[in-house]
Amino acid sequence: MQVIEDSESKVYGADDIKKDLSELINKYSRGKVFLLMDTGSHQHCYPKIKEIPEIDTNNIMIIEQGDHHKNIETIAKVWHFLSTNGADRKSLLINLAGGMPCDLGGFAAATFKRGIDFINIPTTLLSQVDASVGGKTGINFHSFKNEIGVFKHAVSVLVCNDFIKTQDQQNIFSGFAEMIKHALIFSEDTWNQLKVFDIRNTNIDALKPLVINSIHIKEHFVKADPTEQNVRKSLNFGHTIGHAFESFAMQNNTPILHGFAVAYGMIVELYLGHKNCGFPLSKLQEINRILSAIYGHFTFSQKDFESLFYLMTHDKKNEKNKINFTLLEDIGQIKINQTCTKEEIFEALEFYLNQ
Ligand SMILES: NC(=O)c1ccc[n+]([C@@H]2O[C@H](COP(=O)([O-])OP(=O)(O)OC[C@H]3O[C@@H](n4cnc5c(N)ncnc54)[C@H](O)[C@@H]3O)[C@@H](O)[C@H]2O)c1
Ligand SMILES: O=C(O)C(=O)C[C@@H](O)[C@H](O)[C@H](O)COP(=O)(O)O
Ligand SMILES: [Zn+2]
Repeated sequence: MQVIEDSESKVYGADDIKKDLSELINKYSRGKVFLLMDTGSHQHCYPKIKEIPEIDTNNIMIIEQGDHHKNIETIAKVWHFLSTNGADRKSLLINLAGGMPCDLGGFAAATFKRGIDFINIPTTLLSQVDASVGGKTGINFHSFKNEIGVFKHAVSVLVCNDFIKTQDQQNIFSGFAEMIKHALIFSEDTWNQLKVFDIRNTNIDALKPLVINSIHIKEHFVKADPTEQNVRKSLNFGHTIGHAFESFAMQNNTPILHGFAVAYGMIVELYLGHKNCGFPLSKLQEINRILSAIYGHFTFSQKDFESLFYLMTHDKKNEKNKINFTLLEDIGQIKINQTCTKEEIFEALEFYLNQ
């Protein structure tokens, strides 16, 4: 395996997933080893690491798939499983899954007996480029996204390109949205590379260098500001509106994938960037066209503006009752801590509706 990043978590690219995982377990385990998956990663990914001698099959836990299971009931089951299966402070939890179980499993590990080590093996594009690295762990609460959680880094992250070959197209698109976010906050060059990538006929092998570059961009911001006091807020571009859309859709029993919500959110926030920071209109139009072609259009109406605004009041960047945005004045030119009035937010939602 090769080192991709050597930061709070050591991030490796796998050559031989079974052998590399054995090596990592031997390196990091100081006691019992537990494995957490959801039903999807169990079906598609577990066969690739099955019968690894370091993992006792009695210590394997499988949770239901889907973001509506990223909640207090599921994490209570994980704590219970660890507790009744003799986990102690030296135990190691391995999350073999996408972002949902990595967030939830990371939070379970961070809180069980005040903290045990965990390794993330991200099996979705989204979790490889974003959720498995950076130390944000948590669960949703009362439909607010990641309302409860802590910063706690995985001791290690093992990225294996092969896993994402079994993902459906929608989930590939979802992960690609976070890659687009990384490109837009980082540089014109990265965006120019991504915007011509044919994500509809995905060649997973061709995607690999872009995935690695995306991890580097994420880590660039995490290293500079691990607990999101300042510049890490860049990684939250698109999320003030995006999380409101995601929660709104969940409340209405019409859930959307996280990356889709972020894609819609980025369009609205680019408009706010255009109005408040001078983000060029031509670039807004181009990005809007590209994103809308991949992600379609989020359905809501004017009568939902108040509900969406209320959801935004729970954004974690907010201070002093003001909704806090990360906006762009150009591609790669970030402006953090941009507060917008309710009227400005409603105007941006109106802009989106009129597309
Ligand atoms: N902590 C962070 O920094 C961070 C960053 C971005 C997103 N997130 C969170 O991550 C979550 C979204 O992550 P996600 O998109 O990976 O969703 P996910 O974990 O729900 O996975 C999506 C679907 O893919 C299935 N799956 C997993 N691996 C598979 C594979 N190899 N082949 C086929 N199917 C597979 C899962 O069972 C699930 O049904 C959200 O909860 C979001 O809030 C966290
Ligand atoms: O790593 C970060 O920082 C991010 O904001 C990455 C986001 O893509 C991710 O969705 C994160 O979970 C959002 O965090 P939140 O603090 O807005 O819940
Ligand atoms: Zn995100």
